[in-house]
Amino acid sequence: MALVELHRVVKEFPGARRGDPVHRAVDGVDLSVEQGEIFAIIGYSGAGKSTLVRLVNALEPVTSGSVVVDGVDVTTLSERALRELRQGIGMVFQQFNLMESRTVWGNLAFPLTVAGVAKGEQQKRISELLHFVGLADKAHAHVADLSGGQKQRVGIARALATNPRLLLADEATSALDPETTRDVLDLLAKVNRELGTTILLITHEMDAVRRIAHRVAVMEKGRVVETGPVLDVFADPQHAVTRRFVGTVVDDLPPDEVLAALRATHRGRFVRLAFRDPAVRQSDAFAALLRHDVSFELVYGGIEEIQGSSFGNLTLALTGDDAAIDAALAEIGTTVPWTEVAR
Ligand SMILES: Nc1ncnc2c1ncn2[C@@H]1O[C@H](COP(=O)(O)OP(=O)(O)OP(=O)(O)O)[C@@H](O)[C@H]1O
Repeated sequence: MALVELHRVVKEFPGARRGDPVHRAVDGVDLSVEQGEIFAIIGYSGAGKSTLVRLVNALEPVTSGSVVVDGVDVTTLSERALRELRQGIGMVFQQFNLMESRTVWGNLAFPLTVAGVAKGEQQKRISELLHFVGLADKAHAHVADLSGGQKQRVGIARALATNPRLLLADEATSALDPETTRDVLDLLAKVNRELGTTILLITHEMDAVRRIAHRVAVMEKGRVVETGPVLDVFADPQHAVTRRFVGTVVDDLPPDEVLAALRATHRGRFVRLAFRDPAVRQSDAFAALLRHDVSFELVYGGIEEIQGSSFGNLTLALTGDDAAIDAALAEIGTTVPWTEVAR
């Protein structure tokens, strides 16, 4: 069942000066986030990701279209109903947005007090939360004395304080170093796995997507240009922007100029084999080439493991009798998709 459903959502902002044209930050987005999944939205700066998040928790009104969260169209709610809705949505921010001069405890007590949770109950909840995020020994530390990673753990604990069904993580790891980023992503995956919280992960880092997301939508200029299960998008990105993002993580496709340079130094027909099915072995493809007396050289490629499945592209230079190459490729093609990139 969908927890968040966006239908033809448009958000326009007025131009900076009077007479300037309106700016369409979100341009007709359809999106559906299923209960229990980690859904990533990736895009470059200015693509409209943060605006989209602000529409989901109704911090901004839509220009047109509908935003349905947990069965309720948020575009029609009163201020009071909106406050209730937001209690069911946790937010995690890039810059943590914590009260720096207060203790960790104080930061976690705040949303509980706002939600009307009694003092005794607060104690129990805060202690649970701190254990969950691995900061049980930091309850009385001042936030200002914590590292970035620890601050983000507090941010996540605070977002979880009132047991939200939906967590919006807007560039939650963008201010962190790579190692801390991995720890925080692991924590978000644990939140999803152990608490069943649905997570909408906004990011410009494809590595974050590949590590924890189940599905991904790629945004460019206010539009969703591609969406699908993470493995499918990595294995076969359709849109140029998606290919650029995938290329930041998986370097298995030679850019055109590299391909041209390889062409100049290698003989033969260039064929790219796409390994997408973990059950298919590379050695079977190589054995087929050898059986047909086709020589091959690996000129570019890489096999990556993503969420337990291996995939990647290998570009080979094949030399030998043309008919033999065709016969070998016909055999290989029954299990491994291939394309001839140059001959
Ligand atoms: N309140 C606003 N008034 C006018 N324009 C805005 C406003 N908020 C966002 N925009 C514009 O909308 C576009 C999308 O911005 P948004 O912040 O949603 O992008 P983003 O993908 O989240 O990028 P970033 O990661 O840089 O925040 C940008 O061109 C931005 O300048």
